[in-house]
Amino acid sequence: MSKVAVITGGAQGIGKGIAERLGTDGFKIVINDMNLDLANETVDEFKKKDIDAIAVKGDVSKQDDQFKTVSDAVEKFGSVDVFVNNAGIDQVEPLEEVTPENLEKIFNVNVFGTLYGIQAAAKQMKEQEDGGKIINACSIAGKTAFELLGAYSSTKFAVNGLTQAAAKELAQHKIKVNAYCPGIVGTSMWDRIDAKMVEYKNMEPGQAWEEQVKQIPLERSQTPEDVANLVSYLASSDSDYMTGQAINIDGGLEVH
Ligand SMILES: NC(=O)C1=CN([C@@H]2O[C@H](COP(=O)(O)OP(=O)(O)OC[C@H]3O[C@@H](n4cnc5c(N)ncnc54)[C@H](O)[C@@H]3O)[C@@H](O)[C@H]2O)C=CC1
Ligand SMILES: CC(=O)C(C)=O
Repeated sequence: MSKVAVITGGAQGIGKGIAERLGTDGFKIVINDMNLDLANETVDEFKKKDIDAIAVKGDVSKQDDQFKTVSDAVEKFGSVDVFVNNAGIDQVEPLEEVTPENLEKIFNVNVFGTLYGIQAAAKQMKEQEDGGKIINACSIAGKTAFELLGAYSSTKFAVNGLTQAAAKELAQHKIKVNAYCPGIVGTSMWDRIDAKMVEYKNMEPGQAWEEQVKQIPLERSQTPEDVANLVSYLASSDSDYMTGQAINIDGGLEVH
């Protein structure tokens, strides 16, 4: 029987790239997103490529929505073998300007959302003979903070911590928990980051993006497919002995 992968925030960007790659790898795909219309468009696109997929509307910052996404996946396809906590939001501002409301919003999605995803996936995977794999979206900003992305970076440091703790707590149930740490990926997230950063830095549109990209040793920006190549490995049996790791995939931007 085919394995089943849930990808949160899978309607576009990195999540869509991961969903398409796992679908091509043979997984049945459940795309969670707040934007149901876009998620349905993505599913229609996948169906033309013979990927068996469904869309589920859900806000990852709501614990009940995360549990419902898992129960919908089980009802449709019978299991959840891989759960990718991909959904995340950005905020660009100096730390001195971060309001309590903004801080609450970004932690609710990026940190609480990831924890609720871990909880929902773990409950289901503990009932499965072979456990499963939980894969979280961290970032190179979760290892070295970026200026003007301070609140965002701190959420990704927290995702790294959740990944390590969940790996230790869930190993006994054959559940592996790892994270991917992309660099500078060309998605709508970076369109928004660039638009705000150039305002703060008094630069031309596109310049914040270009300044980051020119620092990448492999001399090109990253695509969702680059990230999906790593996630495909983390979702496969080839990574069965790996847990608790947050792995950079960034063209060499951060070398530790
Ligand atoms: N783009 C980049 O350069 C990098 C992105 N990342 C991380 O990768 C992940 C995906 O990023 P992108 O594809 O660039 O973002 P994106 O903004 O292009 O796409 C995010 C998707 O998540 C959905 N979403 C947002 N909030 C949601 C919520 N509360 N519940 C359900 N769905 C929600 C959106 O509707 C959208 O479809 C994020 O966690 C991000 O922090 C990490 C490193 C670099
Ligand atoms: C958005 C993000 O995480 C980076 C590193 O660009």
